Amino acid sequence: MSDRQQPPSGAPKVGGLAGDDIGYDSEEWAAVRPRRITPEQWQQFEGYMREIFTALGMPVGSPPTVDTPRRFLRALFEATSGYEGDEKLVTAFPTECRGGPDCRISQVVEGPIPFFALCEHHSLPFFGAAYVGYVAHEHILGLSKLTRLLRLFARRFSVQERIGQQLADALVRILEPHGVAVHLEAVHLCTQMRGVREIESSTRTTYWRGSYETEDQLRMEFFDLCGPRSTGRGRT
Ligand SMILES: Nc1nc2c(ncn2[C@@H]2O[C@H](COP(=O)(O)OP(=O)(O)OP(=O)(O)O)[C@@H](O)[C@H]2O)c(=O)[nH]1
Ligand SMILES: [Zn+2]
Repeated sequence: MSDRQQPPSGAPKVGGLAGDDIGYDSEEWAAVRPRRITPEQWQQFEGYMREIFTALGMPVGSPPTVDTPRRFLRALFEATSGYEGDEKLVTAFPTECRGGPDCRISQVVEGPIPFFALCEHHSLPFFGAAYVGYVAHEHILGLSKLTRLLRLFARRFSVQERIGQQLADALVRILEPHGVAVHLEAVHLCTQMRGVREIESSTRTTYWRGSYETEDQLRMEFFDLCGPRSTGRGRT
């Protein structure tokens, strides 16, 4: 990763992290959209975190906590590795479709695919599972790429709605399929461990593109195949 700035010793190795963590282990992937954080900034940020944790009551400096500011920043950096990488590196395979209405194959449904994200309002985790379906046209996707794409969008500061939308739209761009369906089920710590402290409910969001928007049968088949009837809890 020649052109990438490395954080100081305590921070994660940027070059390895982004690619490995999202699932693209090539340098090409990791170099696509590196975050520019200088060693001086990392030192500065650790100082800020030390101050904040101390003000909140943590006895920073005791043996177990002396490295907590650094650990916290590393964890945050790792959890937001989706800012690095690019959907353009996801390649599709051609099908044998020759075009026309008879080329349609049945839908592909993958899930539950676990994900973890940080809510952009509180920077607290929300997590659960995604179900992804598509009806291919001239291209299909390697199954693992659905997981990699989901992680690309989930490992950011986001909201559940945006992750589903980004995933659906990326699949439309990459595959130009007949249709795409994305269903996410997640629980949000910002509503569970603070605020309303609502621990029983989960949040479910669904996106339809193309033929799923118009064909009831396809939507029913999607839900039958993925069976997203419980919360994301216990699946991650
Ligand atoms: N739509 C949506 N809302 C979210 C998501 N994650 C968190 N939120 C909500 O974002 C809102 C932020 O509202 P604010 O009133 O600005 O923040 P707050 O004072 O901390 O709100 P409370 O959580 O109600 O205490 C809250 O209602 C959160 O529950 C998400 O993924 N999607
Ligand atoms: Zn929140």
